[in-house]
Amino acid sequence: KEIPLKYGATNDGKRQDPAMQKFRDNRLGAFIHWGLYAIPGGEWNGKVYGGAAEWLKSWAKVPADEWLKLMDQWNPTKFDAKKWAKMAKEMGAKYVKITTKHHEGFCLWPSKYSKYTVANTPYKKDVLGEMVKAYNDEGIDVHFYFSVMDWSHPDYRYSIKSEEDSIAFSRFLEFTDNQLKELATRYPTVKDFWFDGTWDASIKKNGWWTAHAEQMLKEMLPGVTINSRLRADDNGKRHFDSNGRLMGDYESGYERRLPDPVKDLKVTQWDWEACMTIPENQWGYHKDWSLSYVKTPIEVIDRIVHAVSMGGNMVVNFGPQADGDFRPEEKALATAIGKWMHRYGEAVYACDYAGFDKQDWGYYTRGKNGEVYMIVFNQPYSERLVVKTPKGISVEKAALLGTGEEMNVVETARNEYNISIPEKSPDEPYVIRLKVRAAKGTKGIYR
Ligand SMILES: C[C@@H]1N[C@@H](c2cn(-c3ccccc3)nn2)[C@H](O)[C@@H]1O
Repeated sequence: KEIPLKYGATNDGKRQDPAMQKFRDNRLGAFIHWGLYAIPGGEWNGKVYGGAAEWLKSWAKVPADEWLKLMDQWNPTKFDAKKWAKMAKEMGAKYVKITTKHHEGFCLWPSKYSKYTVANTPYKKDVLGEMVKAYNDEGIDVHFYFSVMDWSHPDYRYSIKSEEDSIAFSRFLEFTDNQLKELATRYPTVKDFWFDGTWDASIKKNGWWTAHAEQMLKEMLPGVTINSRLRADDNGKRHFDSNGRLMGDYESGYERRLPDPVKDLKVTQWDWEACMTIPENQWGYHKDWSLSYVKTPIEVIDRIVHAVSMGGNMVVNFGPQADGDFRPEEKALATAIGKWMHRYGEAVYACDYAGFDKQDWGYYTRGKNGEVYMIVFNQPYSERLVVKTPKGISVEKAALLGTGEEMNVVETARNEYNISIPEKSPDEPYVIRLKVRAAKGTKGIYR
């Protein structure tokens, strides 16, 4: 039985309008986490903290006014938005999500509603505006990350325990509305808002505001997408409302983790976007990456393909240095991902869940014209790639992307095939494109 809600989900099922199609077809994004936290890079008063560098203020228990003095050192002399855009283009990222304001409250744009902005630093310039223009000029969509929780603002509250709290938090929500309207007005080419810092009781108690913020942005920017993490319903339920319906336009709970390709197939019913760090848990720049495991390019590509194989997007994180340049490891990673995407992107961009059972050798994706891709990460000693097709689907042909080499397709049982591995084994994860046929009357396995 439906629970009546005033601030629950607005759309039922996946949005099918062109703006959402573009969001979905983009598939691969890059995150830019850049703020005052890049200056200390995880170290405070001579002590290096292993936790996430953008949370250093919290780990080192630094009072807001002391933390915000870092503004006097904000002077990214090596910042060159055109170079940043070239790097994203080379990586094959179709969109970039930029931290307009992280929990610390420092704004990368000259907001008139706060004094903690780039305008009041030695550098002065609107770095957000320069990034938006440079990425858009490269044909790359720009998405805005926005933290509702704001450690710089005296009216922020974690919970509402008094009338005073309530009055202060109302002022805070008005301040937040003003900043969101300012962002939408100054940068109207923005395609998405990815809200963070929305887990506190104060927000859960104000589900109405989260619904209002989504509606306000959608009225100002037709087509804009909004992540589920913004949203709390009438009862404080987050992401999915009290009737189990996804709020916002895509689920945004997969942060540094991914749904299981066998047990979590429910996620194929809605749009979703995952995001990931290269070290175990560093979004902002940290000076010492030796403190945790740093993923290799293939481990990153595996996660990108894993997400797409289940109908999701993947956003790979970069944490620029305080000087406006990127660390060598991140430049090398962007290049390596780009090389692979240049060769095999056909199996990623505008692809979706294929509806085939997961196999050990890797992942399946499906293209818009019904072709099915096998992305092989694990070469079997049997030298045969097992394919089990859904009822009524048969495999006609198999060819290696790139060389076009035809693979042998041997039917081994009903709806089961062995696909041969390439003559010369590529020394990287590779893609086989399958031509499949649906027997007459096969109900659409594709959603
Ligand atoms: C996208 C990522 N989300 C931010 C984050 C995650 N968390 C968090 C908070 C409580 C539990 C687990 C994770 N707090 N802040 C990180 O700082 C980064 O911006």
